[in-house]
Amino acid sequence: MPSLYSFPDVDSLAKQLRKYVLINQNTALSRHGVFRIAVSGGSLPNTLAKALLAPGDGSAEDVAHFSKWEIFFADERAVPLDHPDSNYHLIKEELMEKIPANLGAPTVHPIDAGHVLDDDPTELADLYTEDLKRTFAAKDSVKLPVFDLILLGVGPDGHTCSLFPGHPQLREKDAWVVGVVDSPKPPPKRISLTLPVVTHAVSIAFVATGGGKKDILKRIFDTDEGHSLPSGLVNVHGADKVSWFSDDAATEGVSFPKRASL
Ligand SMILES: O=C1O[C@H](COP(=O)(O)O)[C@@H](O)[C@H](O)[C@H]1O
Repeated sequence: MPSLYSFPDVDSLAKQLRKYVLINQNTALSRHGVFRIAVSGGSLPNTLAKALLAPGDGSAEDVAHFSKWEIFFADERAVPLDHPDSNYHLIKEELMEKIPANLGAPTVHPIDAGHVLDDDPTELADLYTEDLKRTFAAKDSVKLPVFDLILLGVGPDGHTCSLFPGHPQLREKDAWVVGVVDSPKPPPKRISLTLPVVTHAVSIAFVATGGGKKDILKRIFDTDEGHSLPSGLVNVHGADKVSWFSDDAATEGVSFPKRASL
């Protein structure tokens, strides 16, 4: 069962999100010396920056070792990397450019800028798969990449990454990354990690804040129909590995049991 955390406001959420991300970082670094994370766009980069750019408590556990981070994108829009719609552009502006030099710089894996204007995003998706394979699949036998942490958002229709309700990409079983040509939310062309990749991660966290997320959270957590929405499917298949970081405005009226701290 996923954990649904609800905090009074975004500032208190950011403190707990920091703790959660750094616990995952520390576990990954002690296991394999690198922290491989996939991030989303939308409202997430702003909240993530609030969490990670805050001063630490001075303990050894509370330090972001950015030079050991490899940042990938859970989904990306097929636009130039300096376009305001680009998730890369967003995370660069919100977080990367503001990391103090003494914390080091992460290695970031953007999409291939040479293919963002292709009519068909399939090549863009395949090139991103190749990048993932270079990172994760030292052996051909590796069937799926194992991210240490995937950070997700949720749209008002229940989409997550660029996996939209009723779209065939949601049923993808083999590919790691898929192209999307008809996103109902602009821009229409995108790439996205697939559900098997997302739910194979060590830890998966959604960040959903504000009253605008209230109705979709109720659907996802309190209705059977919500389990078949993209974000509901992450809950079903990711189960205990999934945590939701929400504020009270987003969880108002949700009956599913809520937790107040990690
Ligand atoms: O289009 C997208 O939307 C989702 C949700 O965004 P939010 O602004 O409602 O948080 C986001 O997670 C995804 O990365 C993005 O491409």
